[in-house]
Amino acid sequence: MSQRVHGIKPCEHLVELRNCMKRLLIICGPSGVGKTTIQDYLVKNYGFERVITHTTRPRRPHELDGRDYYFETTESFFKNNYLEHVEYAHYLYGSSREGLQRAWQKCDKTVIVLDTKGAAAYFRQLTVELRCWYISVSDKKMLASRLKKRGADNAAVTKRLASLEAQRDMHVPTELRNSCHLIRNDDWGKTKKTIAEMLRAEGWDN
Ligand SMILES: Nc1nc2c(ncn2[C@@H]2O[C@H](COP(=O)(O)OP(=O)(O)O)[C@@H](O)[C@H]2O)c(=O)[nH]1
Ligand SMILES: Nc1ncnc2c1ncn2[C@@H]1O[C@H](COP(=O)(O)OP(=O)(O)O)[C@@H](O)[C@H]1O
Repeated sequence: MSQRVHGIKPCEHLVELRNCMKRLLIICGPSGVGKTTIQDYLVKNYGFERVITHTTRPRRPHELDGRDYYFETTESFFKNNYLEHVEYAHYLYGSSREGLQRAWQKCDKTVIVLDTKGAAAYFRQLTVELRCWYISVSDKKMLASRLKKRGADNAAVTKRLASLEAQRDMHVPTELRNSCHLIRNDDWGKTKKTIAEMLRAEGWDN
């Protein structure tokens, strides 16, 4: 039976974010490793709902406001109610409680892309069914070539991969070592098989 806390139904308040057994899969890893590609694949093929986060980073040509991110100004960014927010490569990123609720209202199986600092904050704060996948590639050179393929120029790629946060996220931080499953995304065909196996093992495949 669902419990009410001070007349608030579970799933309507922060209390809900701590207590109700909604499912959330966190995807993290370095820039260009394939986090967004995997997220999109889970949405299309496994019925996950994407949690849309907020950023002050400029929109890329293929991105849409409200689908890929909520694109914010520095002023509008701070009007949201964040579970956590970070600075990454000189821009702000944050996941709002409203964004999580919106996703959970549509589906109890959700997926979010975060940096490793944000992922660690989720493990400290949420007691929902939480899983984390850390995505890597066996050769770091693949990251630069994938970012170029995504449309960034050489200077932008070098700058992005040199940022403190990008360098930090090249490795799984100690805090997440026991909480994350590792997925190597060198070969998309193999990654799809690994995803299928991991979701089946968790009972998250339907
Ligand atoms: N902590 C946190 N990280 C986020 C959030 N939204 C996106 N990120 C992370 O911010 C980093 C930069 O994202 P983005 O600008 O889309 O660059 P990309 O990694 O090159 O695709 C990535 O590691 C994302 O996972 C958020 O709400 N909170
Ligand atoms: N296994 C893979 N093999 C080759 N290219 C890939 C693979 N996975 C993703 N990509 C490509 O790499 C680029 C970066 O992927 P993306 O999902 O945007 O990375 P991230 O969100 O981690 O920054 C995209 O052009 C994407 O199509």
